[in-house]
Amino acid sequence: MTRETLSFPPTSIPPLEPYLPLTSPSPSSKPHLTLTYATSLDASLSLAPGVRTTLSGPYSKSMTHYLRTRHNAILVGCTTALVDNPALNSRLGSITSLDQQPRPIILDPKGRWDFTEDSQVIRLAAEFKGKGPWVVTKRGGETKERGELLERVGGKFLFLETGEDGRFKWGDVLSVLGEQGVRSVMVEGGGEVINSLLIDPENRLVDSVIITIAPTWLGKGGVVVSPSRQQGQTSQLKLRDVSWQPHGEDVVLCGRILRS
Ligand SMILES: NC(=O)c1ccc[n+]([C@@H]2O[C@H](COP(=O)([O-])OP(=O)(O)OC[C@H]3O[C@@H](n4cnc5c(N)ncnc54)[C@H](O)[C@@H]3O)[C@@H](O)[C@H]2O)c1
Ligand SMILES: Nc1nc(=O)c(N)c(NC[C@H](O)[C@H](O)[C@H](O)COP(=O)(O)O)[nH]1
Repeated sequence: MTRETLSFPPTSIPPLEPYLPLTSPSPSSKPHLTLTYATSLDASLSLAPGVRTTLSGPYSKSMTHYLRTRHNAILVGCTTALVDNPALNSRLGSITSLDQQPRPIILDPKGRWDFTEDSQVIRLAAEFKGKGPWVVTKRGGETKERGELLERVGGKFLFLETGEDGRFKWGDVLSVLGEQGVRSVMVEGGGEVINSLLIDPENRLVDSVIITIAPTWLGKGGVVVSPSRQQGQTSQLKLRDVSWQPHGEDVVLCGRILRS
């Protein structure tokens, strides 16, 4: 499958700049986390679980590929890796070196992502068109064969313990990425990843939100972004410093989560 080369006009960059990671962050701070995804008018990421659904138009898609050049890493859940077979690289035409590519990070505590040499993100890393993925898993989620395949393309397994809910604490995820030198990460989805991030009790991990809103309803049965409420929670999860930016037929909402 040939992948188009994209461009993102410099005139579009200024409105996004306040929401992007600092180009020279202090080494002690946690990695900057940008939550970014495309949603329908009825808060869906895709038509149904496992159904890759195009929502972004050409302009906002180019924006996403620009965002990928502004972050050290791009993180998705293993179901997204499984069903979308994503490239998780940037195809912005202005890229001249592998250093400008984000590191793909896949959260996969049980080792469900059965990647092979034919997986797109692996193949692109082998062709030096993307970086080798880091798969965050629980001890036992890895296999020798897959570990060797990752190493061949410059990737690796990272190991974390899960809580009783079988999930990683987001603070631990960011700590292990920080230890690897990651200073900024864009979390792209899917639904479980985003919802688990948004219910983080202190909401102190998400530094900025950049959401593409497409002019379409996907209808019932979609993968919905709607974080669970904590027991007795009455407060809303709100954004501040909000800006709305048209990109073609889509609108891009930028903001920061209002700290509780
Ligand atoms: N529109 C968009 O921007 C966008 C972005 C990404 C994915 N998608 C779509 O979303 C769908 C996939 O979403 P989904 O919700 O089914 O799956 P997902 O991609 O969120 O992956 C879920 C899996 O990730 C792991 N995971 C998630 N949070 C974790 C945590 N805190 N700790 C440890 N592991 C964790 C678990 O193994 C979980 O089963 C696909 O259809 C995909 O096309 C859309
Ligand atoms: N911004 C955005 N708009 C969309 O319309 C859409 N479907 C996704 N989905 C995000 C998810 O991570 C996809 O799997 C990758 O965006 C696949 O794209 P790549 O192959 O990585 O370029 N993201």
